Amino acid sequence: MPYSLREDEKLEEKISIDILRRLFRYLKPYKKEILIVLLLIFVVMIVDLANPYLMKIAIDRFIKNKDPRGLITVGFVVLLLNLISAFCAKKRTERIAGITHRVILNIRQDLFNHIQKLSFAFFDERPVGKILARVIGDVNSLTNLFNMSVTNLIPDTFTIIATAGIMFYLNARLATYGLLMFPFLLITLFSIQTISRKRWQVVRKKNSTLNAFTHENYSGIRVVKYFNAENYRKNIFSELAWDVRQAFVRAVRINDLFWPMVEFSWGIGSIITFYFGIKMIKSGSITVGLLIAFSNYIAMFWRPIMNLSNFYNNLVTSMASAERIFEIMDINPNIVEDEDARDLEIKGEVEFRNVSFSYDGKKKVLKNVSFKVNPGERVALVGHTGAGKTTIVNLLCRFYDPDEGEILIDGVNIKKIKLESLRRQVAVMFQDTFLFSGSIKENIRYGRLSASDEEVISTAKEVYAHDFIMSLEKGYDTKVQERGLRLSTGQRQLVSLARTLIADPKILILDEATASIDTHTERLLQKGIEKLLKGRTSFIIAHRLSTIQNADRILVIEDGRVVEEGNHEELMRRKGIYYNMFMSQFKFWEEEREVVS
Ligand SMILES: Nc1ncnc2c1ncn2[C@@H]1O[C@H](COP(=O)(O)OP(=O)(O)OP(=O)(O)O)[C@@H](O)[C@H]1O
Repeated sequence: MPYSLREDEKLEEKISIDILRRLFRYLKPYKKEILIVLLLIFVVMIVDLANPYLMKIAIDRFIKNKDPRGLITVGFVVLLLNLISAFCAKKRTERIAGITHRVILNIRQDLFNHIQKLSFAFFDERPVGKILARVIGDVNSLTNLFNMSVTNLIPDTFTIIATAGIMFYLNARLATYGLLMFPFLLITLFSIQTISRKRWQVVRKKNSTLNAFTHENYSGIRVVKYFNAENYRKNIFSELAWDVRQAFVRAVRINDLFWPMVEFSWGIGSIITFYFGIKMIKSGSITVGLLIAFSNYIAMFWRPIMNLSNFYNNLVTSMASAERIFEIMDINPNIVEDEDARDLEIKGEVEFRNVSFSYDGKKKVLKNVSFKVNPGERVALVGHTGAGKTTIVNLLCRFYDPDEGEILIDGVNIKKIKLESLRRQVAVMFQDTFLFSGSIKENIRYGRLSASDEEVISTAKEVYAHDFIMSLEKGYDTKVQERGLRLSTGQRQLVSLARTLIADPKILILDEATASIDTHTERLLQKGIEKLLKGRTSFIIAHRLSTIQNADRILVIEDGRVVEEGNHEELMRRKGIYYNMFMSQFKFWEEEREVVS
């Protein structure tokens, strides 16, 4: 299938204690709460353990001796104990749910925060859907693990040990018969889990691929529809969904062996116990009450084993998720501040000194680029597509670090400037204006979160966005959807201009829009951009050479190198690459004009 998302990540080999330890570290802050839960669990367990023993006393002592008063007393004690136990069980469940959800919240928050800190290189390698699958799906699947580990793991392990202890205390021979199948079960469960774990990992990965595809499909739904690709996409979706189904069925099939194995061992164990138990009653070595109590204890021994195997099952599936979560948490951001990084009040001088860079470590995209820009200077970057213009500004914003050379702002290497300080003072206005779902006011405020409503409005007025915003139904409170889809391209750019201006950056990078917008909005935008550029060092990635003739300097980029440098007149006189680019665009405009007239 020609679908690259299908290339899954690699499978891990075995359950790692380290991952378990990291997971359970999240429980640490809730030690006190867990202690209370354990106490509640302990009460429930003690009552459970006492029930068969009280039954044995009732049968062997009071029923056998026809003592109704004794029987009523035992009945009353059983009732009271079980009422207390029911109350504790209810409180236990409520508290466990509380702890689990707080732990899950913490993991999700940590993962989200960590991913936000990661460099662009991380996002270059992964489709958004796959990231989404980890933050939502994988974290969700840990809920059961935490729930069950407190509800099952600790009390069940204790119950098994305590029940076995009581059985051996009551009658060691009968206890041995009852637990004869236990080693068999352990071996079987271990073999099943080894296969099961691998199968669940596959399910998670297939799911994540399906998520990624679905996310991508709806993000690009316009392209899908424009190109009539619905059927093609539908078929890919079916195949991916089928993959998930297949993987799930394979995993469940092996999982379903867990319970029958436990039931089988339990059943055989019970038959053996009753067979020898009845013989022992006949020979007078045990009482009827003891055998009945024993059959209860055997049930009490195997039931938690069923729970534990279920827990183990869950652990196996959750481990696949936990691995995927920690795998991301272990990725360090490539872009980190130097220890001695400082805040810098930027004036606006920018220098690239022999900068070389490659995205993939193989193909050099920038080759020994050097230039110096004075504060307040307006620089246009021009060049053919793929020449490296965007890469230059990516490096200036420190979205990536150069492989060789250095980038200086006001004479300071940008690695020595705090990232927060750098990003606050260097703003980028992208061609593809991304607006978040929320009101227009909120979107403008992303430029500076502390801005007041008045500042938002006055900034919008400055960049000529106010009038169109006021013409909307709810003015500044009008909600836009993700990417700002309810607004036109030009309107989105006006909002984006206001957002950038309110940030008051010292260095501005403008990826000039290529999309055609109506002349009225275009004129507003041009005026707005002029306002924005005033007094700031600016880099304009220019696509239409007509718009950059008034740049102070033009850098012509060709195949990752600065090949020409000067203002428009100088470069035209030189009759080099810029001249040719300009003339070919000019010729194109002339032809267009002729066609129109
Ligand atoms: N994230 C990335 N990972 C790998 N290669 C990349 C990445 N981004 C860009 N490139 C490659 O780097 C080269 C320069 O790209 P860049 O975006 O800087 O060009 P550009 O001059 O801005 O082009 P355009 O005018 O089309 O926007 C291209 O060959 C491109 O394929």
